[in-house]
Amino acid sequence: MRRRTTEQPSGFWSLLLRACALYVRAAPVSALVRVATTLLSGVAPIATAWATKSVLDRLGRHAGPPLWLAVGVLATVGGVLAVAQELSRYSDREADRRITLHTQSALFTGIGARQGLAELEDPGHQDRLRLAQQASQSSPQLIVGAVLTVVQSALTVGTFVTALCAFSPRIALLVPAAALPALFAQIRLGRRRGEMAELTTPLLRRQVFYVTLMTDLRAAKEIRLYGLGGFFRDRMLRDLCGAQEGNRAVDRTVLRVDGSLGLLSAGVSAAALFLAVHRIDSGHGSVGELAVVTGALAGVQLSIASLVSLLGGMSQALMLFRHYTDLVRPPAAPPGPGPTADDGPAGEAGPLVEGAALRGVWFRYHPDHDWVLRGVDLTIRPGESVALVGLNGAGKSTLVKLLLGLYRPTRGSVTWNGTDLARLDLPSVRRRIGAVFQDFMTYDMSAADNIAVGDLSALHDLPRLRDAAARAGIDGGLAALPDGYATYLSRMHVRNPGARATGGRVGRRGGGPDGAPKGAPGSGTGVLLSGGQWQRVALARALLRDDADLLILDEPSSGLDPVAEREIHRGLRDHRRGRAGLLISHRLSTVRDADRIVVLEGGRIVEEGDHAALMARDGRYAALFRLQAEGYQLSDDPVGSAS
Ligand SMILES: Nc1ncnc2c1ncn2[C@@H]1O[C@H](COP(=O)(O)OP(=O)(O)OP(=O)(O)O)[C@@H](O)[C@H]1O
Repeated sequence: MRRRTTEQPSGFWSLLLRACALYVRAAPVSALVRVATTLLSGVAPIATAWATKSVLDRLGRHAGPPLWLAVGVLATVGGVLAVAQELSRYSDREADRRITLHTQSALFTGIGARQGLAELEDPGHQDRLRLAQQASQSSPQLIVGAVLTVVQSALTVGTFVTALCAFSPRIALLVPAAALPALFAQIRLGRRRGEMAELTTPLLRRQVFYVTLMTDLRAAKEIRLYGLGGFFRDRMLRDLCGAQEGNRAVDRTVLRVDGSLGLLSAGVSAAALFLAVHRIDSGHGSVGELAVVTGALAGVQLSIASLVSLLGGMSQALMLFRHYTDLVRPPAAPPGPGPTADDGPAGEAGPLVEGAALRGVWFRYHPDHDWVLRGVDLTIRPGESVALVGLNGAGKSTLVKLLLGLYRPTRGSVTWNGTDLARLDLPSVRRRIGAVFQDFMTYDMSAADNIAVGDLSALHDLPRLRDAAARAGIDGGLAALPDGYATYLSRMHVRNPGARATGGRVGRRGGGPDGAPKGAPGSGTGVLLSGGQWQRVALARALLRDDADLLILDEPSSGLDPVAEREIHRGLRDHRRGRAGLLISHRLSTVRDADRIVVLEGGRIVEEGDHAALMARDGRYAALFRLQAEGYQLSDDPVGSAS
């Protein structure tokens, strides 16, 4: 595996402070409990050792505090520690829950604030997302746990070393000294683990992709038809083995380092014990003091061992936490021309008056890729219907994505009423646009939810949902599903019987005219729609935005039967009236009514005009139109009559 150089965790203290602040903000009571139990656990070992020494000295008839006091201290320390441990365990679990909620909310707010698509297509960004997700679940707890363990260990070691100093300064120094190499080694190992997590993330991400693929309903048809199960399983195992190989190498280093350090510690403990026994044997101490020495050895070794392993974990957690903090930070402006943050705050997009336009737009997805758009100039004015046609790969969908501000042009600008999109608040632009993408989403949710995602203000407004569905020609079909609009459009999930789903208000088997529920609820199991039915649902989603200034339809009827297609396009013409429309279609019969037809070829606009003008011009459009029309002609029909 190629080793990628990883930056040293920058801003160690700032990350540490952010993790602690996050913990306290998310779970303040748990934080208090953890601090209190840490302090108690830090001083408990010396109290136990002192009480044991006192008991032994008393029993050996040496002077010392009364026996009842020493036994009382022993019992109290034991009781307090037992309660503190339970309390600490509970508060840790509560902190886990609260921190997870807090970080998931912050993480997905950060992810949602990113307006473009380019970042999501970057594999490095995908890896960061995965690591940030991982860090958000455990890093703050690990970091705070390590900080508190430092405090606890410092208390335990400090009090023991002070106590041992009175007995023998040599032994007092010997015991903690043995732990120092372990400390440094563990910090280095933790960093290595963090680096390995970064290195293996692409492999694990691919492994998860294969796992998802092999259990995906949509992929199942091809996997079974082409017998791909073994092929994907082998690829998944190959990536898993690759990731395991890296982790195995780190684990072997840990085994070597930890084993050697364990031996070193055992040797130092034996030497300290030997010295202590020798001193007492030669009359320089009491048997009770031996209890302090053995308690100190055990206490200090234990504290340092847990400190050492936690510091290793903290060093790894800090590296991963950096990815989390990067993602929750407001995103930087995406690359590309246009104004920067210094040009002032983004403005709200107003109603479309002048039009939406591409001005001299050149675009490629990556500097290493070929140009997809080469100097495109196109304006879509209010009330105007524009159709975009061209061969596969001509750049039609790319143009739509630029209009929506999903990518920034590499050169030139995309404007709304003459203002560069980069200077506008993108969500406010998008609220004014309804769109059906060629690769629209099918959500594993209820029929009602699947339409409502087009405008969440209609989530509980059944008449609006049904109206949009009716215009997309699917209202009757959805109302007739087992649970009406509440039916899940998926077989993967069943409706939560206790929950009142959005669609729960929707009538069953067509419901009443007002959409009120009728009869007993259905089984709660979902149904699958056909491709054409899904396309209508996606169309209903776009039509739900009935106040949209611009309606973009990228192949909205490719899966529809001819009757439905005709019906839908007639409905769309009515719906579009007064607003701007951009229609992309390979079926040229559906674009012939457009006010303007734009032909895109090799990323350039090569022809523009209405159907009659383009046919008269007898260029690319006319050739494509005739070619398509020919397919519908009887052999003795004149082809030209199609125009
Ligand atoms: N996200 C992407 N990253 C890299 N290249 C892309 C991406 N999306 C599209 N392309 C490339 O851009 C070119 C134009 O694609 P686009 O989807 O815009 O074509 P189109 O005209 O809509 O084609 P079709 O008629 O097949 O839908 C293609 O060569 C395609 O490979």
